[in-house]
Amino acid sequence: MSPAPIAMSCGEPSGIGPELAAAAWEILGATVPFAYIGDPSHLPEGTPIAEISAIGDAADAAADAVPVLPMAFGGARVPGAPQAGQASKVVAAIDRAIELAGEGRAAAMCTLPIHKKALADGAGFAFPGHTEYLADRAGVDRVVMMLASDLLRVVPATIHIPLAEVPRNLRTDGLERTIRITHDGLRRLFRIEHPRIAVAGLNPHAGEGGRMGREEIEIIGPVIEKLVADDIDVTGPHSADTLFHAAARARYDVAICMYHDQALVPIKTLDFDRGVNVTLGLPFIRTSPDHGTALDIAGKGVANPSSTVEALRLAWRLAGGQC
Ligand SMILES: NC(=O)C1=CN([C@@H]2O[C@H](COP(=O)(O)OP(=O)(O)OC[C@H]3O[C@@H](n4cnc5c(N)ncnc54)[C@H](O)[C@@H]3O)[C@@H](O)[C@H]2O)C=CC1
Ligand SMILES: NCC(=O)COP(=O)(O)O
Repeated sequence: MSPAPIAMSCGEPSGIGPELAAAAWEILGATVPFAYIGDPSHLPEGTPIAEISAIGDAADAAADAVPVLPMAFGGARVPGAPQAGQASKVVAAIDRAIELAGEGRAAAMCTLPIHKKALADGAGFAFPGHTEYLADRAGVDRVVMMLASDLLRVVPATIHIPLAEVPRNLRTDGLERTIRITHDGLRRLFRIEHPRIAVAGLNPHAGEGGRMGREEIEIIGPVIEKLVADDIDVTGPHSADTLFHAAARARYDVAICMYHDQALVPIKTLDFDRGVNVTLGLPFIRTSPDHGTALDIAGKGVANPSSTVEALRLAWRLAGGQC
């Protein structure tokens, strides 16, 4: 039996989200059914639309049109310019997707990108991203952000914090939990029986034995030792600069990195078009394209939908579907 359809939150309407939803439907049709949660008038002109009242109707509707669970935003889409009055609706669309995925009426949620500053300014949104918001809404105190493609999987152990705050946010208990959640997610969702986990150091040359920083000795190394004693296949701390070339990537299933850009630069450089953001540790499946709102190209019809298509496909497969 096929999974239920996927709930897709519209994200920032002034960004490329509406174009991506229409283009993803063109490519996937009913093979990976999803319902767009947002204002139907924001979808590109000429997009065939089927307004539905229950997500269960999306599977049939997707054969001929983009299924939409309509939400009135009270204004037009203005490409490139977030409208403060629409910010609370953007959050409401995420909430609707959480509700549907949380109740099992949707197989998963797939979020289109939000503009974090626009949501903070327009709706007082106090979270640095979906990842933290979803954890809060689901009542989970720690989740893991994983970026995945066929070439690489990466996890930043610290997520949306200033670089200067990374060292004091790296703690043994948090790092251990991040690695355990990743291990569990790869086993349960990705069906990798014995995940091989490589852990990067924080400092140049993984600290060079303490001469270039002590986090490897005091935090990262002890966590690895503890997990190895529990029979988890974890290696490191590895020098981050030599962790991402082809031969190194062949030795692990996921790289745990110490901060956002250490993880995201390699995957976006290698596979920007097919990278998918997956949140591990939630009671439901959540994926997203790996990029942001791209306000600079919104409305121009040039946005590449590949990452969104991959995000939908991955959500579908993780939910047990085939595509
Ligand atoms: N999951 C989410 O909701 C995410 C949201 N963001 C947010 O997006 C906003 C903009 O962030 P930026 O750092 O500028 O990153 P961005 O990914 O929006 O744009 C960076 C560059 O990549 C291009 N680009 C992005 N996606 C593209 C696509 N599908 N096709 C063709 N070109 C594409 C853009 O035109 C731009 O030149 C920020 O508010 C950020 O927080 C960023 C990443 C993820
Ligand atoms: N750069 C990745 C990113 O910002 C992911 O954000 P979110 O999925 O937490 O909204």
